[in-house]
Amino acid sequence: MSDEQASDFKPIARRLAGFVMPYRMGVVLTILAYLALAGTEPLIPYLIKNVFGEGFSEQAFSIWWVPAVLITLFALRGLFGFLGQYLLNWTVTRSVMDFRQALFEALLRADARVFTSLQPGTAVTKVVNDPQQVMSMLSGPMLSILRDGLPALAMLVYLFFLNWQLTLLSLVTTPAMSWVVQQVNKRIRKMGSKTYDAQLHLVNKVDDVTRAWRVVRTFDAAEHERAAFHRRADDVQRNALKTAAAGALSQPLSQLIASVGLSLIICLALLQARQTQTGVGEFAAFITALLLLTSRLRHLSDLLPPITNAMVIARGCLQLMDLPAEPDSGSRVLDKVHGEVEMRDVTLQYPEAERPALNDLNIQFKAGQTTALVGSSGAGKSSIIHLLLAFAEPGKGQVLLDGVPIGELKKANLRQQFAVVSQDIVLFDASVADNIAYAQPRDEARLEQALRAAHLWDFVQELPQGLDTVVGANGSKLSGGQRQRLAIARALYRDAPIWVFDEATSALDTESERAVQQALEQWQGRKTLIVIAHRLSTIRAADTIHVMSQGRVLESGTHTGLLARDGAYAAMVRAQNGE
Ligand SMILES: Nc1ncnc2c1ncn2[C@@H]1O[C@H](COP(=O)(O)OP(=O)(O)OP(=O)(O)O)[C@@H](O)[C@H]1O
Repeated sequence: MSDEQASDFKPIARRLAGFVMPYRMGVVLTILAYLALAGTEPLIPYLIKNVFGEGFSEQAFSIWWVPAVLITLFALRGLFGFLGQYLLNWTVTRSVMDFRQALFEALLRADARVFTSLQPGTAVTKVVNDPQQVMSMLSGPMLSILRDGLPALAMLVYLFFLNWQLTLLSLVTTPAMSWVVQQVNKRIRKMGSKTYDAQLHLVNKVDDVTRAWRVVRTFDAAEHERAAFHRRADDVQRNALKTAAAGALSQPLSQLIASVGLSLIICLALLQARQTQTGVGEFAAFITALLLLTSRLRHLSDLLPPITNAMVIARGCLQLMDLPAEPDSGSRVLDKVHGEVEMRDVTLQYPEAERPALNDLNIQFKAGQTTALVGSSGAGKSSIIHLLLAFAEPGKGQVLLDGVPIGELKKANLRQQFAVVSQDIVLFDASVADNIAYAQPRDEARLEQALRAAHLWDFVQELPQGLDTVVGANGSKLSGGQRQRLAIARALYRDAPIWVFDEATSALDTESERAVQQALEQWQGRKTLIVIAHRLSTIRAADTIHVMSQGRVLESGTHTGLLARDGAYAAMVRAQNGE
């Protein structure tokens, strides 16, 4: 391996070894099982020698010994072979499980900005498929080493024993061989890397088409998608072929070099034999052993391509594992929160954005009151919620909860204080009950209460399995309004002091609107309610309405106060009323 490659792969190998270490006993036992298996190998010719040697003589052992010994021998070999395979797989499957767990952990910890660029397909591939592939690709060569490497080593020792000078000489081709292996490996690494990236591209295409199947059908885009898929699949195929070609070159090239070495050795051995009058027997033994060693080495020269490929794939996994984690430096924990929220001179600029989404913003959400945020699209309303939940850090200014800067709080403690219904509703492919009581203990009475308040109780009663009916991928078995109300029920179930409702731009159905109104009324005066409204009718009764524009508060007041002011809010109301 070249220095560059070695320095690149060493840390990867070290980290992979970290996943195998807890199960090293499995590796040790696997090696012992294969050693035992190898140990039984000479017993076969030994037995045959005895059968032929004594079996025909008159004082021969009882005939029954033959099946007894042979069957026992093969039963033992079977047992060792089975144990070897089983123990190796035990080690591999356990290491894969830990590897996957660590990758999933990284996803759970990843910073919010990671998810703006990470495709779900890529994440699935790296967490689910790749660890298995990496470990399998590494365990294959390990088996070969045990099966071919051990006998090869024995043969090398025997060669030294026969003629150490010649054996040493036979190693002259080693540098040439290792140069070839290096070149081939470099190529495999490059092409393997390209194949891997192309494969992720392909996975993401499937991911897109599965998620957007309605759009694809509506736009009659099957041909368009088919062509795109074909292009990506073709890319994978070409790169995979190039990787395989590089791998396939490794054996013939090393053999060619070996043949040069071999002919050299034969000539030298012949010369030596002629000069020193060494016997034909010794010469033949040496050449046979050398040929046997070469044939064993042939198997071993195929070891590197899968290892190189495994390293390429593992690197992708480790990159995911090393994604920046969400910082959580706060240590304070608030027990009882009133729900007073304030932002002071807050500026937020998303990475790569040209201008700030929030600009020196000062805003207050009073405890126990309903505060509404209105304003044109892109004004920064959702960004406020983003900051409140600490999915982003303000570039400047402070966000306070009950007077405490939220940076001082543990993130879990901060987020516990919020129940959020966001614009884009996310449901799990789980039962209605599991979606509502998500990650919380299931309480039938609370479930009923939340479902009734969200105007879903009657609907759920009619479902085939009631509360246990599975809602499909992202709630695909429900209507848009039902999905929205399920999200509301989830927020209601979570008894948090601050309730955030980010209204979807699309109009709610009447049923959902009633559900929202009821939830707002139920909690008005008892919880801090933050409502981002697109339809101004939703928030008429709010204690304070903030009108936002370009990351700032333009005007604030009650519905009547703002109408009387006849500013931006009044203009919005007039526009919505079609005046
Ligand atoms: N992850 C992001 N990366 C870069 N820019 C972003 C990101 N999220 C939002 N923005 C930008 O920040 C600005 C404010 O967006 P925000 O979602 O807060 O607006 P909004 O008032 O909630 O809009 P809407 O009413 O359409 O939901 C917009 O210009 C938007 O393009």
